[in-house]
Amino acid sequence: MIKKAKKISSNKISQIHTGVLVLENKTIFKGVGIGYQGTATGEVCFNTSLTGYQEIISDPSYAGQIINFTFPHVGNVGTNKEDLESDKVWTKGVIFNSEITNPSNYRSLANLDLWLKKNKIVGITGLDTRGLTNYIRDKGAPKGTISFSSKGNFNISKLANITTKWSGLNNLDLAEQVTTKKNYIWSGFKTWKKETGYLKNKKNSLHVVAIDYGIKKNILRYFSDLNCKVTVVSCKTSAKDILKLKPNGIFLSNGPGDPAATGKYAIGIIKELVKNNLPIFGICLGHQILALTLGAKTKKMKLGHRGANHPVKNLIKDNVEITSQNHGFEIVRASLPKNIEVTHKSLFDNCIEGIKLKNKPVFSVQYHPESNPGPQDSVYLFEEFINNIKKNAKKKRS
Ligand SMILES: NC(=O)CC[C@H](N)C(=O)O
Repeated sequence: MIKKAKKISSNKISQIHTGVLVLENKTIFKGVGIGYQGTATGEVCFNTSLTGYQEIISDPSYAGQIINFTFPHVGNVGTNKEDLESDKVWTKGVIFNSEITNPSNYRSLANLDLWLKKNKIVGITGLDTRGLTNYIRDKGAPKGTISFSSKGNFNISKLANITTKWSGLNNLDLAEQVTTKKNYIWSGFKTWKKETGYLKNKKNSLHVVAIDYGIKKNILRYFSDLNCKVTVVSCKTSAKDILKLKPNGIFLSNGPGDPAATGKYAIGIIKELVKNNLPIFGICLGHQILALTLGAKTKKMKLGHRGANHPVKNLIKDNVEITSQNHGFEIVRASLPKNIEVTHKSLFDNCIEGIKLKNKPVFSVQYHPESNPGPQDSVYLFEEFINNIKKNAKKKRS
């Protein structure tokens, strides 16, 4: 039976409970603290992936969020260097059902608990993750504060206060916090190869400029594997400076926060790039900001989509892709201008999962074709972008 969350009856929690989550309406969930001892506030969301916790926690799109993992056993394969999706971990906190056991995997370098501590991430285990997921499903993703103290003394009113005072994700631009401070050229490759052998790493024949709103490394690895030189630029880099780099194509990355808030400066930059007829490809936050640039609107979803088995219908190919997802905002369908075609939709709730501009090589998807973690059904989108770049170059030459 699922335990119901309890309302606070007193300011004292049993000494055994060294971790606590306090939601905005003062509902509390108790557990055992792990990772970093401290307090962190964010939006509480849930992720249903069965694997890939290190990639999920290190995805910068989770800045400002506390992730409740619905899969009970997290930590079994430890942590390593290859599964990091960014150098700094931006996730506010993590919640697991079961205690973290000693890792058993040949790639493991450190226990997840130690890794969380090192990255200053507050966590809780032994919490009723199912009850919390049901709560979120019924009421929507709430604001919450997570706290770990080995003494187990929590001032609940204070934690509730911190929670209500936090602005929440609406209107919050987090991309400007997580973006690279310095532009750089990416030089890493992806480690696995497809049997077809299309990942060749021969030479950097094409130049992609990636606008970093919180980019995941696996996106960059895919571009390298497709023979692209990638220059990663900070999210406020002007269109003029981007054009000076002479890109063959522009990539708009994933990232945290409210797309409308980031759009305030991003729209002007992208408008200029669209005007210059450059092929553009956007993922997640990049997709939302592209839609805003083209005249559509975005809105906050009740729960969002976070997991690695989300079915998406490709409306052009008339097939279904199983996708990796992490978004809490979406495009408002009724706001789409006529020159945009919807290319993908969620089979869970019909939400728009992909768009393209009818008269230009510009497209984007709401989900994560680079996976990490998740299925690789949608990797073809990277090739479509490269094909657009090649076709565009040919057109310019002729
Ligand atoms: N993964 C992402 O890029 C997330 C985009 C945006 N922050 C959202 O939650 O919808």
